[in-house]
Amino acid sequence: MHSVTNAIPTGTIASIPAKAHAHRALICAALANSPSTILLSRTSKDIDATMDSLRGLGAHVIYKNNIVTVTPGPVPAKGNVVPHESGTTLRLLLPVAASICNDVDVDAKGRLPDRPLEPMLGEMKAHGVTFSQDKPPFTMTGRLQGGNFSMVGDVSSQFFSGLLLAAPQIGLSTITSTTPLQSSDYVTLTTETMRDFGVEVEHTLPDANINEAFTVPFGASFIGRDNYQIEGDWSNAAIWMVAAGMTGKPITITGMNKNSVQADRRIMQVMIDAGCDVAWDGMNVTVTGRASKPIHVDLEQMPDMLPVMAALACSISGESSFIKGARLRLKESDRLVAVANLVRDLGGTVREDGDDLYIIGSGILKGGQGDCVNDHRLVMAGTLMALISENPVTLKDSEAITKSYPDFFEDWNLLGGNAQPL
Ligand SMILES: O=C(O)C1=C[C@@H](OP(=O)(O)O)[C@@H](O)[C@H](O)C1
Ligand SMILES: C=C(OP(=O)(O)O)C(=O)O
Repeated sequence: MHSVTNAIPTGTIASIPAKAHAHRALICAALANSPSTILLSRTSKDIDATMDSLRGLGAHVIYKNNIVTVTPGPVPAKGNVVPHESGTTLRLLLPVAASICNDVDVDAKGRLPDRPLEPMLGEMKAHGVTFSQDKPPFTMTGRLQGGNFSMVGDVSSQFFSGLLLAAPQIGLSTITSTTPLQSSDYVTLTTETMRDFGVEVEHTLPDANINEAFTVPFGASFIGRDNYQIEGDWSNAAIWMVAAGMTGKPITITGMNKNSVQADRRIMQVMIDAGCDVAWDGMNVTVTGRASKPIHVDLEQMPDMLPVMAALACSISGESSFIKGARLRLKESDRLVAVANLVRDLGGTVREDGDDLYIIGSGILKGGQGDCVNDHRLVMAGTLMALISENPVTLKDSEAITKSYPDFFEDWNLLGGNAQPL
């Protein structure tokens, strides 16, 4: 539990490494033909889950002095995948593990066992793998076979990323999306990282007659990389950008890539649409000016941004809209319900309509107790909401922040904010 006051953070903060990019680079490195070193200035529970799981599949993974050394190792007779609460770790590593190991124990924690897996298990079963039951904990038996995979595009893009990362180990594989692919930037991040590690993926764009498809050619294999740099994390940079927009006090985030393919880089445009200024100086990005115009966002391609954008919307007078949020119900919490409850609990006004959310901002909240329902992105949102609250905000389950940003409250206080553990 934390208590957060409306003390305003401002100044310059270093970005943290992108969790999504780190997962992918670690996996490519563990599958490569030679050792890699990966530059990673900080870690988190989710990144640790991927490192632990790769160890469970035989790789030697040592994290020391901000460098991860990954030495591919012999695959054990019995593999062990331990994603904890990380959906990305689980969904990327299921097909990867089955592409190298015949017998794998898989566990999961928190809400993860109940997040959707069926489309992936169905395709894996059709390609040679059996499961002791349909949700973790389970044992996977049999080696994944290459060929043609079909996948729905509107449950999780992580199914595509996982099958793509498994493909080089199983021969020619084509993965076709049977419905329009949502969160597609995350698949692009996968193919870009695979390219960095020596595997080129062919991408067929959809048209009226053809579904979107990805093909990994026969004979492709990952090669190790030295001093591979993980990009700054846009999902977490968004917290600071929103804080600046809510208060009008500038914040600069260092070490960011303007041309990143990370889905949440889209927060830049949201801030501009809200009336803020977003300025670049090399790899540093600064947000200035107070957000003043309601925002209207389609959540299909940036699902993780709703919680922090909801805080921004509370600070802007008028109605902001967030539409097409169905898949937000499938995350660490039902994020549509959890965000609506948080806004209401802190004294804001929100309207739910199916999978759309409307926030009627007034620039001010009352504060009080908010429940983060063990969801790290709700912790970020609740902390931001404290900035416009008349009374301190008490955040239940604030420890959930360690999933992606363990030093978040230290960084918040470093910039002049005031968050104290209770
Ligand atoms: O592949 C990834 O790294 C992720 C993909 C997205 O999930 P979906 O594709 O399920 O939307 C995103 O919400 C998640 O936080 C991370
Ligand atoms: C949904 C998230 O992660 P994952 O799906 O990997 O659990 C997230 O980081 O917001």
